[in-house]
Amino acid sequence: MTIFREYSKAMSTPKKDESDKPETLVEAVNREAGELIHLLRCSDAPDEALAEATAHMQAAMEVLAPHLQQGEGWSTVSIASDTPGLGWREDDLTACMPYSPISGKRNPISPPIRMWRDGDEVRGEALFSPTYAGPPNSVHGGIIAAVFDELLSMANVITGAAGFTGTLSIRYHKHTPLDRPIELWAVCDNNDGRKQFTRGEMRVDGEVTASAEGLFIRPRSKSDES
Ligand SMILES: CC(C)(COP(=O)(O)OP(=O)(O)OC[C@H]1O[C@@H](n2cnc3c(N)ncnc32)[C@H](O)[C@@H]1OP(=O)(O)O)[C@@H](O)C(=O)NCCC(=O)NCCSC(=O)Cc1ccccc1
Repeated sequence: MTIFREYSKAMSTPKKDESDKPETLVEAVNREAGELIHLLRCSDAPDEALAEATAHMQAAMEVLAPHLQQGEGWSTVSIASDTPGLGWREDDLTACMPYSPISGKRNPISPPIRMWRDGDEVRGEALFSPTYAGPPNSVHGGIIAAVFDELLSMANVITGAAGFTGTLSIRYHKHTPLDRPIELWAVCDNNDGRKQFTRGEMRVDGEVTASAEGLFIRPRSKSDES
């Protein structure tokens, strides 16, 4: 049982894609790498253990290095540009951005996060290990902002109002705790031409710990010029 699987089990809502979509090998190895990050961050290993771990990591790097993709293409975007239909799943919105540093199952630095569509809203859940710590026992404020950027963007995507983040304002109401399921929620507010105003919340046991308001700008299209 891996730590990330334990984290997944600790989440309060059922994993939306567990029943019909088995984990792929690439997702599994990224989850294991996430666990490695957790072990490096939190274990007080002696030098002997660190040296042994370094040798194993170097061996893994040698295996992977010949397959490195660089430059433009799927390796430089977070969306599933290499997947038919862009991996779109309303019950698992993270599937369309598998390389995202925030929610991507093919990115070892992302924490376990789920997001799904609920009508015109996005709901989700996250669990942050001490890898993402800021103040004592709490999630780092920058990580919270990053998760909101992704969450609010998803609310835009499901309503067809995707755009670039223009401004993002976070209110930190209380410390957002580590190692506890964090409820995610986001919804689009008003739309003004190319400007989309969107907001969201993080809650723990129903209590808001952080909220966000964002202004997202849709790129100019031909119809905007006419
Ligand atoms: C595209 C734009 C945001 C706007 O440029 P243009 O198209 O040339 O805009 P234009 O000048 O024509 O103004 C139109 C109207 O909008 C207003 N307005 C404009 N800007 C701002 C502003 N900042 N703040 C407030 N308002 C602004 C402006 O006053 C005007 O208003 P008006 O009509 O007079 O009332 C450009 O500055 C840019 O690319 N910035 C970098 C964005 C970036 O890198 N973001 C982070 C990465 S994305 C991400 O992370 C999300 C994600 C997550 C997960 C997965 C995927 C995505």
